[in-house]
Amino acid sequence: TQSTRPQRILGAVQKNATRGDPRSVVRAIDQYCRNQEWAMNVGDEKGCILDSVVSEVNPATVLELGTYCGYSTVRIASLLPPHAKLITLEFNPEFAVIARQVIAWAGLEDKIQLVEGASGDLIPKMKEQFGVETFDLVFLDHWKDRYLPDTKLMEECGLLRKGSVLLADNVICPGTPEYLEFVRSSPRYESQYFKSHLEYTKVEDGMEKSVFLG
Ligand SMILES: O=C(NC/C=C/[C@H]1O[C@@H](n2ccc(=O)cc2)[C@H](O)[C@@H]1O)c1cc([N+](=O)[O-])cc(O)c1O
Ligand SMILES: [Mg+2]
Repeated sequence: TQSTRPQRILGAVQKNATRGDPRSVVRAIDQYCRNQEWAMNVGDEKGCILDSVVSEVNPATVLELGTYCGYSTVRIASLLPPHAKLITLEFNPEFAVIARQVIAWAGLEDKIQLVEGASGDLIPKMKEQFGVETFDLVFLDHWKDRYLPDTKLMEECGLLRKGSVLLADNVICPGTPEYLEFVRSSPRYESQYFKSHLEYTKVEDGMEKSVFLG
């Protein structure tokens, strides 16, 4: 039977990456998606922007919205300090099955908790079910029409504190116009645009970093 793209990405990791070496997992996925078949990972170019924001924030708690195959999950977790935790939300069970294996290959199971379900349902349960107070960093890379409602929901649920950083992928392509308008015009956020390109292409895209001012 025909394999799926996430299955082929996992195959590339198992074939080309070293177990327990997160950066080799990241490299293997980038090489596969650049040379064999495109996939919606944040990728190597925007990945460097992600790396610099993660390193600057040095977060103890991270929320990722949209795991997909676990590329950015592994990329972020590989930079976290020893006791830091990353919670990643994935809606599609088939993607979750692949992501868990990619995360395991990288040897990052202890830093990462992958939770299956819809962000709108899971965000209100973060405190009670996952023992989270607030998130130091949130990486938004799920359905683009969910960026704004989920940001408002995180505020309402008290999951953001003064200084929490939101980093959003794809604010140009595919685009998140309502989210961008909100964070750029709201007095409660200090926003900054990082111009880049859509993963593995020359198409313009960018990431928006927004600091919650409390
Ligand atoms: O559409 C894009 N991303 C949507 C991602 C969605 C992911 O988030 C999960 N989710 C998790 C929790 C939820 O509540 C909902 C979905 C979905 O199950 C999927 O794994 C996209 C598209 C392009 N593109 O060039 O077309 C480029 C990109 O970088 C992109 O990120
Ligand atoms: Mg994306």
